[in-house]
Amino acid sequence: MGEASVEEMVEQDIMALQSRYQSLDAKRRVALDKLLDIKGSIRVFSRIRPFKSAENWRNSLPISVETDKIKVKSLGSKKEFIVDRAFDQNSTQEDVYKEVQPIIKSAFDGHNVCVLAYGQTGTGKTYTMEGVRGNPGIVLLAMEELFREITQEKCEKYTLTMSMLEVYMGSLKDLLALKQHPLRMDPATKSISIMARTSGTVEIEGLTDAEIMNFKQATSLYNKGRRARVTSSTNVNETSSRSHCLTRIIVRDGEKGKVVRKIWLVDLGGSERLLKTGALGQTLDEGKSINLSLSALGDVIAALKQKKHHVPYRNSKLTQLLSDSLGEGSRVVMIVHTSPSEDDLLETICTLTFAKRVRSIESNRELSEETKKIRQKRIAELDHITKEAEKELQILKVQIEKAESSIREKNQAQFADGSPRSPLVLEHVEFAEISQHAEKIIKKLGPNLRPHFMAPTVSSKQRQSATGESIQKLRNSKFGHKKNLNFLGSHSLSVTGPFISNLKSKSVDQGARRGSHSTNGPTVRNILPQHRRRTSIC
Ligand SMILES: Nc1ncnc2c1ncn2[C@@H]1O[C@H](COP(=O)(O)OP(=O)(O)OP(=O)(O)O)[C@@H](O)[C@H]1O
Repeated sequence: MGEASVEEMVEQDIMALQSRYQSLDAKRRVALDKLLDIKGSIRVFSRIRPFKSAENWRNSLPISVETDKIKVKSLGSKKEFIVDRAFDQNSTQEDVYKEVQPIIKSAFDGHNVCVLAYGQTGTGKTYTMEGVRGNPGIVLLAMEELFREITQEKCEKYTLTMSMLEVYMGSLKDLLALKQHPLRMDPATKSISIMARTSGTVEIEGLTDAEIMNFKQATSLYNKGRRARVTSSTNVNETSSRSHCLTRIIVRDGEKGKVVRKIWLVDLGGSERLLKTGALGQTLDEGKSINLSLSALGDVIAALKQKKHHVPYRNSKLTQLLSDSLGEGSRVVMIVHTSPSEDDLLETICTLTFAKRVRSIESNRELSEETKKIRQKRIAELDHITKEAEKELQILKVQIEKAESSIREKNQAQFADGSPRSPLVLEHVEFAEISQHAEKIIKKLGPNLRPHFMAPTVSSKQRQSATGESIQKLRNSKFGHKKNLNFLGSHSLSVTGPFISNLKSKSVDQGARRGSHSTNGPTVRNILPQHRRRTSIC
């Protein structure tokens, strides 16, 4: 076999593996999309915070939590509220994020995302969204996830920008433009306006939209916004819960600069009943303003759920801001927070009644037992498919990364045994096998989930069969049976990066002269069986 043809074959392997990776990823995305569709595009979770040390707690709690149910005992009667997922007092930030994670990820599949923390003051909204030192909340975990997706999935073409704003008594404050001085505010914060386009998209004019290049930078910007929120609350309002705090991340397509998707992470103002708090003056006005906007939010979500023709977005600044991220094609999750204390029972019932209204139409309760079972089965299937695909993608990715460095090393090293064989030949065999292995997984995940554009073309089929034949040819002519094949280190290949161009510029001879590759010896490790073991679902 000529050296040029080995180069060609390895290039074909690269393309095949790349296509397998993309195909598998596309399947994962389709499965995830279906999963979220079945679960519902507007979902409601509940979280009950632990007792505070100053609170009265007794052995028999007035509230009990099951996976998707909260039972409240009040004045001798029992009320039951169904949610999509209920988190009890022992739930961790990770438990909550795990349920929110697929929704955040769906931004890369073309969905606008909105995560809202709702509840009475002091029930843990800020804890869930911001977190505390050493125990980050949804905002930071989501940002970490987005950067991980961008780097891992090699979608460098995406860029992220971030904005933070506060809605206080119907006015908007740009938290990233506020000066870090307790008594002064940047004049820029005074001229923010919401522009609703006829296309249905919303633009916020005058709002800082800062590019974030990495997680560290995003964290520092987020902390700046948080500090500004505290600053503005000492200036203007008594406590932060008297306002809504919104963090927006925009995912843009870096090549065309066009907006891809928006992610809104919202810490809503406390939902107190004003009579109970005995509020007066400015506090009363703040409370009224928050309650009006929360009720407007409830109306919007209810209208969307009931698929009403008119959705009353214009009734509050909050719903205007979120209008392109709550409706069709968006993924929304509302996390309602409650206190475990008996003293807060009436507030808790109000909060859960709000949650019930938000869930309304799509609630499990309206489904027959049989439909519920079918739905649960399909959810479990799709969940399994998504997880399998994620696992396999991870394996492919590891192989790809290892191969990238392995190839670079081999091209630079000398052959220790003076063998004239090119390391590329060995790589070709393994790459093609990995590629074929990935195809098996794609088939296993089912043809129904393959998007139309992923169907094999005539040339891809030819390439695939040529790859199979060439493996056999190489086994027979160069190395005999596969069990004799041993590799130094791990082998696979890069779907991007400098390798393709390196291949074109370097001759195989050069690589062979400088490369060192032993097919025997005590340090030798055979990666193929190991790879199979880890992917035994095939
Ligand atoms: N799940 C939890 N685990 C541990 N501590 C929690 C949890 N939820 C809330 N807390 C603690 O309870 C207190 C009140 O929580 P937090 O400030 O998040 O409430 P909030 O609903 O945001 O209040 P506000 O509306 O006033 O902003 C904080 O000290 C917080 O650390």
